[in-house]
Amino acid sequence: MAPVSISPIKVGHIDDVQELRKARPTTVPPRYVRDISERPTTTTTTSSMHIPTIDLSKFSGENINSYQFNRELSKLAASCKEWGFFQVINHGIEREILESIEKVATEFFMLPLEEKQKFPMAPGTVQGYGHAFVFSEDQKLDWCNMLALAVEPFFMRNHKLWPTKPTKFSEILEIYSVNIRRLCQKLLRFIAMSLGSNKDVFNEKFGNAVQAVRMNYYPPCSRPDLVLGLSPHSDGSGLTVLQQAMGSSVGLQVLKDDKWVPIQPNRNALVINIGDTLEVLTNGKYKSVEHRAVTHKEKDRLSIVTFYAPSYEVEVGPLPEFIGGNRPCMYKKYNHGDYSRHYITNKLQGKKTLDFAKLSTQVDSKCI
Ligand SMILES: O=C(O)CCC(=O)C(=O)O
Ligand SMILES: [Fe+2]
Repeated sequence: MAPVSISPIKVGHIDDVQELRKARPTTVPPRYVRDISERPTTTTTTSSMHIPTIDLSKFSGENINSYQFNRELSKLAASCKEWGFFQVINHGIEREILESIEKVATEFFMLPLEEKQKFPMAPGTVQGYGHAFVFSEDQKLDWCNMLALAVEPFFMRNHKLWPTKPTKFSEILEIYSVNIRRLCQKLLRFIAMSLGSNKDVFNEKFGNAVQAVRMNYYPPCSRPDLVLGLSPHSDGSGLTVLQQAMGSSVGLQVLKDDKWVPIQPNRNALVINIGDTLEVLTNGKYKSVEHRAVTHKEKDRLSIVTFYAPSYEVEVGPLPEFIGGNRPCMYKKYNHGDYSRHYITNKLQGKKTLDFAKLSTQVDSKCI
């Protein structure tokens, strides 16, 4: 068979956003200036709504099946249906762990460029330091530098891209990821229960789950009205856990009823969102919702984002218990590894990532 040739992606020279900001603090190069319809100021933002807060202490063993327990479970169900986003408090991860990951991430981004470029993200890939999801020379760029790493399962790690400075980076990321994995497993149990399902249904489906972390650093921008920190997108994960570093500007916004709702950083909370995979598994009962990040004139911002997803061998499709009654099967079945590759190429082309799996007519035979 003839070898498949993949044409190299031509993205031109991409400036490092921190360096741009240092060299020309009052200008925004045209490649970052959004078309009018995409600008933060021409899209409607509202501060009168807030994502729901779920208190995980209400789910502790001694509360099981209590009034408090069931009330929090209903709140969780409503958050996943109506927002696709919520924040959790009393999540069980020690503050010291959250602070140490913020510290090493900040120290990494503050290193000289040559140091960070020792771990480069190649065009068309999503591991290492650089600009993810750049596919052409005329695409608008996000006002953001990223460090992205696959963390679990162990064989997916590309050790060459793990920073060696600060020296504790890998050790701290390791501890952080173990804690985030436990949190995701716990959340998937409560999410299953909130749907009236067996509590282990999602954890069993995910198998040896994939965990990838992305650290997003947004320098201040002299024209936050013209640029985006991160373009609107939904996540390809099952669940995403997002930590907004303390002292950061408000940047994350979630689309709700066609309005962008900002999410204030909260010292005691982690932001959780439903990814494309959980939308498919629940046959659309729970939603993977679009979100974006905006920038600030004077303040910088750091977010640490973990994507928790099924093992690449897993066949993903609506689970039979969510099909039927007045809910026909809404998505086709596919392999999660294929989907992850599809996600990257579709995001590279600026497309909605989940569209390929949506069935336009009811074809139950493709589901079961
Ligand atoms: O920085 C943020 O708050 C948004 C990050 C995000 O959505 C992502 O990395 O997928
Ligand atoms: Fe995201």
